[in-house]
Amino acid sequence: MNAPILAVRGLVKHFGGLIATDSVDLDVLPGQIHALIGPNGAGKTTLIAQLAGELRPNGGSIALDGRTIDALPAAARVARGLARTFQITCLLPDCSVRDNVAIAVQIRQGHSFRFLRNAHRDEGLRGEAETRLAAAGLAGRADEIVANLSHGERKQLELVVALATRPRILLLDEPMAGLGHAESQQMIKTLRALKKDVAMLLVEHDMEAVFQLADRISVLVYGRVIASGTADEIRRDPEVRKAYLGDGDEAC
Ligand SMILES: Nc1ncnc2c1ncn2[C@@H]1O[C@H](COP(=O)(O)OP(=O)(O)OP(=O)(O)O)[C@@H](O)[C@H]1O
Repeated sequence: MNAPILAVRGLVKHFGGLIATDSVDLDVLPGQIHALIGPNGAGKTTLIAQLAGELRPNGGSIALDGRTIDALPAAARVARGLARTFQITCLLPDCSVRDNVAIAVQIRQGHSFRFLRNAHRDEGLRGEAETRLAAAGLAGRADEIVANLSHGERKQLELVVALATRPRILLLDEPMAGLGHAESQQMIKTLRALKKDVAMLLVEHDMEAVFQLADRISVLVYGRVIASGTADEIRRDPEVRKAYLGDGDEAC
């Protein structure tokens, strides 16, 4: 078996008396999409925030490519190849689509914010930004201001921006949320094409998308992983059916 890109061991997070993350173990392997599912309030977003370095765990450890990242702040984790998408702060609404991507490329290259305003004048940055936008079907929107994009276009752009940091693993927090059927299918196609290069931890309520995409699924209930396995194993697991999927494989 390949060594995991991301290995989580015994992670614990308390909010006062509430255990939001209860001794979680999780491995994400190279070339795989690992879905994290569970009912509302199960602790999925809290777990992602700890992996990204935005929230400090009360215990346990997180390793990226075999090296612990527990002491690293969020920006240093990005530099090591861990990126997350679909954060509200992800995009600059008053900048063009192209500049949002060019700025992410500049950050990857280690530029400080002082120099970011020249992003739109740099040919190399523009070229990489345009190639990435074309791959996501957004070439025609490069000059548009982000505030004018549709919800689906923003979701696609957030993915392009995260990819511009050249991550080895992406943490995706509900990429299908608010997308129509055609947009969801486009997102599924995009994520499937990406996974050979970028492993993913996918938090998603859309079970159709999860079962189409995931190589492995872990089920979180009250902060605890109650099952982990392939889509078929998870579908058949009696504890999962009782706690989450119900009798008809439907999401809660
Ligand atoms: N900052 C916080 N302070 C106190 N409690 C919190 C905080 N953040 C989350 N919680 C609680 O921790 C638990 C897990 O919340 P979390 O948002 O991680 O769940 P989730 O699985 O992502 O839910 P959803 O699917 O609805 O997004 C919930 O009971 C929530 O109320």
